[in-house]
Amino acid sequence: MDTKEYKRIFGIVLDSVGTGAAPDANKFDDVGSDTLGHVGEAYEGRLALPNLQKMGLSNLRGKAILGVPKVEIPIGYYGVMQEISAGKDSMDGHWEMMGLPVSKPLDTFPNGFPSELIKKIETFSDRKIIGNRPESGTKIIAELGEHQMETGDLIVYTSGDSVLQIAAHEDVIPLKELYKICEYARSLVNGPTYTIGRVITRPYVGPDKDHFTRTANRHDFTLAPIGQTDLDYLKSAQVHTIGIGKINDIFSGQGIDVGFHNESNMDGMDHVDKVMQEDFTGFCFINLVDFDAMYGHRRNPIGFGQALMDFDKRLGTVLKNLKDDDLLILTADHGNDPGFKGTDHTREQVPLLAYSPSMKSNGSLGIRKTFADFGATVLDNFNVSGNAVGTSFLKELMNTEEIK
Ligand SMILES: O=P(O)(O)O[C@H]1O[C@H](CO)[C@@H](O)[C@H]1O
Ligand SMILES: [Mn+2]
Ligand SMILES: [Mn+2]
Repeated sequence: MDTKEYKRIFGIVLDSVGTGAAPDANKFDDVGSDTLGHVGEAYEGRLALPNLQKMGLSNLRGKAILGVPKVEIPIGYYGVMQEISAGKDSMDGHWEMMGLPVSKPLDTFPNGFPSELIKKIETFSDRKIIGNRPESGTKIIAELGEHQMETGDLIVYTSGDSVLQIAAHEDVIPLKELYKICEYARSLVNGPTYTIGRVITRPYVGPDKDHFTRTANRHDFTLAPIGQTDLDYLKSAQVHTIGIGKINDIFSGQGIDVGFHNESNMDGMDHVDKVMQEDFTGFCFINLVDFDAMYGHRRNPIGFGQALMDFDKRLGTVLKNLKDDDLLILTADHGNDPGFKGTDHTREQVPLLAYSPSMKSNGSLGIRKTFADFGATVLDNFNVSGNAVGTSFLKELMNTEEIK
């Protein structure tokens, strides 16, 4: 393989860490959302993110995050990316990053799923379905979990996203059975009648409604990518591809040589540290989902900020361990503003931070018109051609003028 520039690229997606309403936020009723901004405000100046800060996390914004002033000389390149996909879910965001924007909106079910679909799942599983409406996952298990423990019924719910989620107590409906039911549900919603982005298993444990907690046995059964993604192109060109966290699920394993499941953000960063010790030429794509699942959807800005600070510490180690021919890219797949109404994702611009110890220059990458610029840069680096969506910013990163 002909390596053009960096030997290894690490791309970390901080799931749901948006940086202000996107220009089309009005179409999503998300005007005024700003995940990072509102987390900073909730901390009243006590949010400390020294590593993200020196990469330019506030420099990429108009108004700095409270507690995280802009720095005079960021260590690398910073900017924002805008989304062109029709939806604002993880699948839309990640597929677009990898050169496959989702232009046709996927089906959503603000009034619950049609009875025809529900009946099929009931027949297959031989269990009754309860819930069947958009709801927060923790709320619906608090409400219906005890009933489920008595009856063995299945809790089915959705959100503003194209998702069919099935929650079940691990002691009542064994995991193996739950995965089978979800796999079956997946087979019903691959189009053309219903096209749903993700069927998600939501297992939980606990003795009663005040003590239910969801487990890391969550599994996302995602629609298989409708076409080739940059990961497929890389893999076909023998560039090694590694997925950490939800990445494997989001791409249905397509284009990924090795996948690791994360128990948590910190477990994800353990995987990153390990992979960084390996010698390979390729792309490691990482998703850290706790920001989203534990704090964004729960509208908990304090928890969100703590998760950012915990990540920032681990980022310090990554920055130290990066080699001259490594490139690190940080971004997000959508917003999920914990200071905003509702419990859904928010249509936001996402941060774009790029750093390599070998960088000779620094500066702004501006406003990228699509998330696909990320994947286009990875392809450009490894001399691989793809769907020709997105514009590479590799040249900017390789600028040889000294840092001012
Ligand atoms: O409320 P919980 O169960 O966390 O569900 C959320 O998680 C889904 C996937 O991110 C979103 O669509 C939203 O429904
Ligand atoms: Mn996401
Ligand atoms: Mn989410």
